Parts: sequence; C-alpha cells; structure tokens
Amino acid sequence: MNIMDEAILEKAMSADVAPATNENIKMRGEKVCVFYGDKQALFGVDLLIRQNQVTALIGPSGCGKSTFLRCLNRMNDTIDSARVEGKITLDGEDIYDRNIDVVELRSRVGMVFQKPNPFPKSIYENVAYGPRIHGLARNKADMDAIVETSLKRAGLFNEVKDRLNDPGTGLSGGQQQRLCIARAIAVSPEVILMDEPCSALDPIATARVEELIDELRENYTIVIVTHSMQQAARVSQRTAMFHLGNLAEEGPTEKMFTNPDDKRTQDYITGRFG
Ligand SMILES: Nc1ncnc2c1ncn2[C@@H]1O[C@H](COP(=O)(O)OP(=O)(O)OP(=O)(O)O)[C@@H](O)[C@H]1O
Repeated sequence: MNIMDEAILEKAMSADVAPATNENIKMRGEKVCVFYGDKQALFGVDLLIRQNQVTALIGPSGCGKSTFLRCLNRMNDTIDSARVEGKITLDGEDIYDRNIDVVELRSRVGMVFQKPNPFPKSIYENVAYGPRIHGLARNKADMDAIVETSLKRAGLFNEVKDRLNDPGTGLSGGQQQRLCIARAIAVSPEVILMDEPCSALDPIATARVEELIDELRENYTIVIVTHSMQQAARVSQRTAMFHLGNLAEEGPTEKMFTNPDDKRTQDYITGRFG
C-alpha cells in the first residue's frame, strides 16, 4: 500500500470510527426482540443508527434484516402475528410509546420496499400524494417543483416528463421502483428505510440509485437492507451483520469488509454461507 492509499484509508476510517455521541445518533434499538406468533425472529438486537450515514443491514436469508428494518417505522404493526419487545428511539423519543402518532412517525421515517408498489394513480399523483396530505406545497407551482425535483433525484424525470398524467403502474418494474423512491423523497423524511431497493433495477439504474443514496445522506439518515456485498461496500459507512436473528457484529463498513471481528461476518462476506 502506498502512502496515498494509507492516507485515504486512514481518513475514511477515522471518519467512520468516530465515537457515537448523542448528537450523531438518529435512532437506537435496545434489546429488540420480535416474535411472529410463537416464532422468535429477533433476539435482543442493540443497534445505533447514526445521523447522515448509510447503515447497511447484511446477512443470510431469513436472518431478520427486514424484520429489524420494519421495526424502525413500526411497519411490523401491520402484521397481525408480529410482536415487538425492547426499545427503539428516534431522536431519543420512544417510537413505541402509546402517544406516538404512527402516521407522523412514518412521514419522518419513510420506506422504499423491495417490490415496487406505486398507487393506482398517475405518475404525478404518486409523488404529489404525500406532500399534499402533509401540506408541504402552498400552490400548484410548489407542487410541480416538488414532483419534478423528486423525480429528477430518483433518476426518472427524463423518462416520464412527457407523460406525468399516465398511470404509475404502467411503467416498467425498474421505473416503478424509482417512482417509489421519488415518492419517499417527496415528503422530506428524516430517515429513509430501503429494503433491497435495487433488486428490480438494471445495472445503470442501480448505479444511479446508489449515487442518489450517497447524495441523500447529506440531508437524510439511511438504513438499507441489501444482499449485495458490493452494494453495501459502495453505499454504506456502517454495516450491521445479522445471523439467525442476532446482531453478529456492527462497525465501519471498511473494517467489516476487510477485517471483521466475527467469524460469521468473515464467512458471509467470503461467500461461505448465505
Ligand atoms: N410475516 C411473517 N410471518 C411469520 N414469519 C415471518 C414473517 N416475516 C418474516 N418471518 C420470519 O422471520 C424470520 C426473519 O425474516 P426476515 O424477512 O426479517 O429476514 P431477512 O433477513 O430480511 O430475509 P431475506 O434476506 O430473505 O429477505 C424468518 O424466519 C422469516 O420466515
């Protein structure tokens, strides 16, 4: 390794290993357990989500990544058999407190799903819907600007600018996913949860979304579930490795991919299981 490489690595490492302070912790999971009926899916997960960083959740299929992600904006509430124990905070506030307005929580902690799920409405309305119900636009010109900026940021505007009134469901799968990303961005959430957001996208669209994720972290905190080690390494600053419902290890992404402490992480990133 030459001096330049060492300097770059040292800079990256020192930025990422900065101790977590209350100021840079956006969300905190403490002893999070999730049950689906009698089956326990998460076993006491402790995880910090740092502000303006991308945290990647990795691990073999069924290890609980999506379950943990869904705890962060109470999407597990929508699953009848699901029960969550432990504590999860957003800016220090318990999001499972009975006084929490779940609709408001989900506008602060938005979500992009694995399968594109546009509303059966026009492309324009898909993006405008959230800002409208949250009163984010004063007039039509404001709304047009929000819709255009959101579609541009999601790398979709050029493909749809001449057919904004066509149904969102008429787009290709990859375009639909970018529409869902535009929809998430449009309400200016503080945290964006992404559950394998690129699995339906081609490599060019994937690259664009990864660039977008990097841009978005200036203003938002992002948590992404991914099966792609390359994607986790490219987009995240922190990586959390899950295994059989436990958090095996969490740390700076460079360290996790070059010198992990836990053998399960080592085995997973080298393709020995998963
Ligand atoms: N709605 C549900 N009802 C019952 N069990 C569920 C439900 N969702 C997930 N599980 C179970 O919880 C465990 C964790 O699943 P989860 O989807 O969180 O894992 P994952 O790591 O995201 O998997 P994948 O990478 O395959 O998406 C699995 O054993 C799964 O079968």
